[in-house]
Amino acid sequence: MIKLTNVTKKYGSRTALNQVDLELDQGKLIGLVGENGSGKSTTLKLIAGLIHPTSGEITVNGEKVNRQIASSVAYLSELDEYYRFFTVKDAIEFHASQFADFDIEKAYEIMDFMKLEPEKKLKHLSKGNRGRVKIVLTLARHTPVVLMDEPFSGLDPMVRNSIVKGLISFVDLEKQLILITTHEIREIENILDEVVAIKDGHIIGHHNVDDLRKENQLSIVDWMNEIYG
Ligand SMILES: Nc1ncnc2c1ncn2[C@@H]1O[C@H](COP(=O)(O)OP(=O)(O)OP(=O)(O)O)[C@@H](O)[C@H]1O
Repeated sequence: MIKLTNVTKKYGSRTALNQVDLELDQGKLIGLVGENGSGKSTTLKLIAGLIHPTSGEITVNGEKVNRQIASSVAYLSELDEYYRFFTVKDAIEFHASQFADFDIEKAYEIMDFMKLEPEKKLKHLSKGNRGRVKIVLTLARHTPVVLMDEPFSGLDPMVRNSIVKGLISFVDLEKQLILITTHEIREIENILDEVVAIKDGHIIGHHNVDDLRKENQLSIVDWMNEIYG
């Protein structure tokens, strides 16, 4: 379980997150939505231990985020940060050498599903295909927490649907908590258990997606239209 207690994150004088309280349960697929600059990436980086809160506390499965906890979190960055001269295979092998929880067989399985060629250099891949490599490298890890920052950006709308379905088949929903930020909420609405909305560094809503549908007859998009106006 991920728990943020009264978390504030400032970058200089800019407050990116403001006194956020949030609890996310294991075994859930959760979407984090919000406008540009609302604090989504900051939230993921804090949970991943890449940046530290200005005040407040973040725990993963009851333990305060530190280097050891951070290593049990798989994080897909919104940036392209892999070594350009690596082939897809090199990137997989490099990750296998870095993370004890990396499942190399699963990585090749996801790579095939993503229709990636192992010998292609990353620098020769399109943005969408580099995005697929990031998904492979993230989902091949057996970690209790998986954080994905805009995993579908750059992906062709024609294949997005099948990749979203594939994502479900490659995560362990019994054990893993998956937190995804996305602007493509329509595409992932059907796979989400919960949705969290953030605005100007504040959490303005957190719902079970089935409850939204059953009790309020709202899709996530309808609900977002209501709360963001
Ligand atoms: N390293 C940084 N230094 C200074 N300000 C930052 C830094 N990173 C983020 N910010 C600011 O913090 C706020 C939240 O940014 P964040 O990247 O978390 O938003 P986001 O919701 O992920 O946005 P987007 O949808 O555009 O990716 C923004 O105002 C942003 O300009």
